[in-house]
Amino acid sequence: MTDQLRVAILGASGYTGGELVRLLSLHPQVRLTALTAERQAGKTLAEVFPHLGYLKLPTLVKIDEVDFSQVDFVFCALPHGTTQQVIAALPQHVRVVDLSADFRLHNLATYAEWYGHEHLAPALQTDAVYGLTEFARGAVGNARLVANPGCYPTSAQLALVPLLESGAIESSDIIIDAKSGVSGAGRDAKQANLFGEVAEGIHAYGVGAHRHAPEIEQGLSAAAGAPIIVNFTPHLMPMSRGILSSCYVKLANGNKPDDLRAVLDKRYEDEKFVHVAAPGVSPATRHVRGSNHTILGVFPDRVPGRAIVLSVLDNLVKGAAGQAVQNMNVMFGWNEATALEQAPLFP
Ligand SMILES: NC(=O)C1=CN([C@@H]2O[C@H](COP(=O)(O)OP(=O)(O)OC[C@H]3O[C@@H](n4cnc5c(N)ncnc54)[C@H](OP(=O)(O)O)[C@@H]3O)[C@@H](O)[C@H]2O)C=CC1
Ligand SMILES: CC(=O)N[C@@H](CCC(=O)OP(=O)(O)O)C(=O)O
Repeated sequence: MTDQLRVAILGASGYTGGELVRLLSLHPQVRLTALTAERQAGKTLAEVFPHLGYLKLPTLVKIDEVDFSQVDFVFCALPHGTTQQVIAALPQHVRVVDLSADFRLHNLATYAEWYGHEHLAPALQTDAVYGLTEFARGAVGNARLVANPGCYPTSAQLALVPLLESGAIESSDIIIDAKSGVSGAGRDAKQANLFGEVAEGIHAYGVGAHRHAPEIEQGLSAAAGAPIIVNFTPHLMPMSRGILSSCYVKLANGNKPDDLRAVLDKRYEDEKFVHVAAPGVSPATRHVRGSNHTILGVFPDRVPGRAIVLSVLDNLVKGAAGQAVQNMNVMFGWNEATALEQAPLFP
């Protein structure tokens, strides 16, 4: 079909790239015309992802082998830090969703502080739209470059942004205790991700100093209308997929935990991918596995005046590739759920 969008995935041999291929294989308006890799360039998709080997798709090539004059749209799923110059070199007609952290932080000084170098494409950064889809549809629809949010920031912001916008919680007292599966660290071989280092245990990392803290604070500060600093601690779990964020909050203005539930229920009542669990039901990562859904839960804390808001998503889907496809659908005015209708895989 000639009216399909010609789409390239940069970094198609990685976890989020593979997940993009899986989702987009069911997208009627998309034709995957280029897939790139670095070390694995020259291999077929069947060699790098046997579960996708039944798809008849192009062999993986290096980025400089792609003819971008024949490409309409790019998903960029490269490691953060490698992306800015690649996107800056793309022809203007190509629209982009970038899954890395390279264009997420609006403040260039904050970017340099957390990522250890000056931004390499500051003009593009100014134009990039932060694509937390449920809160940015208008801007995403008009964007040339969408910065897809990080997995932890998506989870935390979907839980907390409506509560801050409505003034239901105090902005000065937010603790986000988050757990992730190991696919969040990518497919690259690293000692920290070996079975022997991850199985049968759990550990915190980036304690008090994780680069997703400023990204979360950027979104929450905008929601509150004032600067916010959060206590954010990520943990690595012995599972392949999923994020659970347990958010400890202080109620404001005499609100009760049920009032928080009412705010979230109202905010997400028309949303296809964000849901509030029934009272007393604790959302689990296995309730969203393989799907683009996020489930929130609200519980009273035993400490008076406080509540616990839980948020689960699949880091590779709503936390990365799924939200990226959702953003592409918004950019082209298509049904936002196209190629994202899969129900969660349970158990
Ligand atoms: N994993 C997750 O849950 C999430 C990831 N992200 C972000 O998405 C991006 C991709 O993540 P993920 O898929 O996990 O990463 P992976 O490490 O699994 O994959 C990285 C991909 O980039 C390619 N690549 C690596 N270095 C270069 C380079 N110098 N030039 C060109 N291509 C290169 C790799 O090719 P090859 O294998 O051939 O070397 C591979 O295809 C990252 O920025 C990540 O932070 C965002 C949200 C969640
Ligand atoms: C488990 C794990 O390692 N998770 C990654 C975050 C996921 C991710 O890739 O986020 P970015 O897109 O911002 O890079 C981490 O903590 O760095």
